[in-house]
Amino acid sequence: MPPRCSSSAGLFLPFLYPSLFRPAGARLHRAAKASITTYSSASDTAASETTSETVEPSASSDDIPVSRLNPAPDDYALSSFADKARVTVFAGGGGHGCISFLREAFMENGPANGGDGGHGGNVYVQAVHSETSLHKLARRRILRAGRGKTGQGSNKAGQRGDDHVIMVPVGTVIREIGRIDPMVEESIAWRAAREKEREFERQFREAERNAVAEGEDPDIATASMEAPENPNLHKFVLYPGLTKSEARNLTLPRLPRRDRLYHQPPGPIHLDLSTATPRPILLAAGGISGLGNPHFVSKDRPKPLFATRGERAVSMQLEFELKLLADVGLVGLPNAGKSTLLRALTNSRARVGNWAFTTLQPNIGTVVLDSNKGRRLYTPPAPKRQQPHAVINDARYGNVVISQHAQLGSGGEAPPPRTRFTVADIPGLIEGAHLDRGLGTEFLRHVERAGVLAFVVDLAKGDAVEALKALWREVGLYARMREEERQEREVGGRIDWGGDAGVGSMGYGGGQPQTTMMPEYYPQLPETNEGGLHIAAKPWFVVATKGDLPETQDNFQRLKSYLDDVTDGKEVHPSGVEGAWTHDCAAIPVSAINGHGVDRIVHWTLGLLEE
Ligand SMILES: Nc1nc2c(ncn2[C@@H]2O[C@H](COP(=O)(O)OP(=O)(O)OP(=O)(O)O)[C@@H](O)[C@H]2O)c(=O)[nH]1
Ligand SMILES: [Mg+2]
Repeated sequence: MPPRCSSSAGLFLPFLYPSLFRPAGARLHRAAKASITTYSSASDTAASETTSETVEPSASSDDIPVSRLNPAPDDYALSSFADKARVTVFAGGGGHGCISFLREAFMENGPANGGDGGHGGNVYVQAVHSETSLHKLARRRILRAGRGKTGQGSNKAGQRGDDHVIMVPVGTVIREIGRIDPMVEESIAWRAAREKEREFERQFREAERNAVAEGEDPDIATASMEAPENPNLHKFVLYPGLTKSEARNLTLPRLPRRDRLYHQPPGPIHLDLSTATPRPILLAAGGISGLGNPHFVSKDRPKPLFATRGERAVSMQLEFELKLLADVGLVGLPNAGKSTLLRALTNSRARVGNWAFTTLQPNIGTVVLDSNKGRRLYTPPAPKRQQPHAVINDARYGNVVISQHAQLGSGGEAPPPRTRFTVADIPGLIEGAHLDRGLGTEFLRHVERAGVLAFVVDLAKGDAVEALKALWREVGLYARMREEERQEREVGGRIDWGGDAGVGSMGYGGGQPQTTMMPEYYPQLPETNEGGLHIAAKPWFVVATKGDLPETQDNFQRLKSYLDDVTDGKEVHPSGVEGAWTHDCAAIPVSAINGHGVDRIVHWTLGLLEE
């Protein structure tokens, strides 16, 4: 396999290197520049060596030898992708307790020695960077944790059920649709049985009183009255050798109070996993185990002929939605070179073809920063409020404000360095996409969910500025359409259909205040939707690709000066949305097919991601 960013290629574009980053001292610019100065990749070295060479640009991708970045039409791996999944999870039920007695030579009737059952397994969820799609989950539909095993004789406890950990990509939102909680069912049934019992006692006492008043024997008067069945009967396992009448006359004790190791999180569960979770989060707790018969030995009952059943466990229907698709979304017209760029940036084997709509669903690739490929780990600065500042006088830079903790060398407060980021190659966008043309709104939905937008424009195909404006126009129109939809939904939501909204809703926990299981370290994604700003406010930049093709330099220069004007406020934001992000609009020239200039995208993106 050829190197990803080949340094030996003789082909280089004279315009790839000058004035890539704006000279003005924007914060982002400094961050990106700092990371670039500390970095010398193979392609950068090649750049400095080859800028003076006169290089003939290639005419088309057909002239470039087949390689990983210019693959044969059938050299691709179809990635499975799903951004939604509806799954029913079952926690494991508890194993039953065992009824057993010691049998040994010379001890026919030994003491009770039935072991306890094993606890049922729990279902957890964990957000990890190694997952990029929910397709595995979407295929499963049902997930079960292991059931606890039944206890055995000789006081052998049953094995605990296996836990099930659901791995989801970072950026997944989990909503509970419904649950069946046997504990709730049981408490309802128990309350009804208790009510019956009280009623029976009341009637029994009344019958006794009446019999005494009429001079009859109260025992005869009440003999025909049948007490209601023990409501806890179904929680016991009875010795199989018992006859029906023995079973009926068995006096069962009260169930002992048990301490739970895992408490079922109250519903409805709503989790927004926007960062990787350090530990799995409990969704459904397994049932507790049944008790073996030795637990019920007493002076009056030396040989208990029963044990308890393991608890039935909770099951719930959950909806998973991948809200944050990737850190960077590649947005471009069909055939612009997005998939080739993804291949150049990551190890992806996305399909590449010289026709429109080669890509029909997102391909996600991961850029690993510390993989001995020259991409250094980027340590984001510690949050400002945690850093007491100090001013030092530097001979070269004058007065420099530095954080005291950095000065003292105590790095305890700084967040861990970023080790990777994800890039999504999104299907091509055409004019009218916001009206669902082409892959339409399905495509635009993905744009909405990327952290940073990288607009990929083909320098060899028409005016790059016009292409960028067309892309932003569609994105902006879609953003506004979504905003209008949101407002309409809000108005609909305000209508009080029944006059008693929020009271007596269906299902368990209905009518209770909604509890959100939201640990403090999972910040909610901001809902800044005003006027389409939820998309237009995202940081963005332009990747001007196919720079190896002839007569693309002027096109790039025009694009660059247009973007400089947007940054300086001389031109409006290409989407037309007011207040959109124009902090530092950059154009990065690349030749993805040769792997030239792509490392600059990595550095620029890192600056934007940490903004
Ligand atoms: N010369 C040259 N050709 C390129 C470059 N990047 C991509 N191509 C070619 O452009 C064509 C389209 O590339 P793709 O990566 O499939 O484009 P895409 O944007 O993913 O296309 P869709 O998935 O259809 O939207 C292919 O023939 C690539 O070989 C480049 O930097 N230089
Ligand atoms: Mg593609």
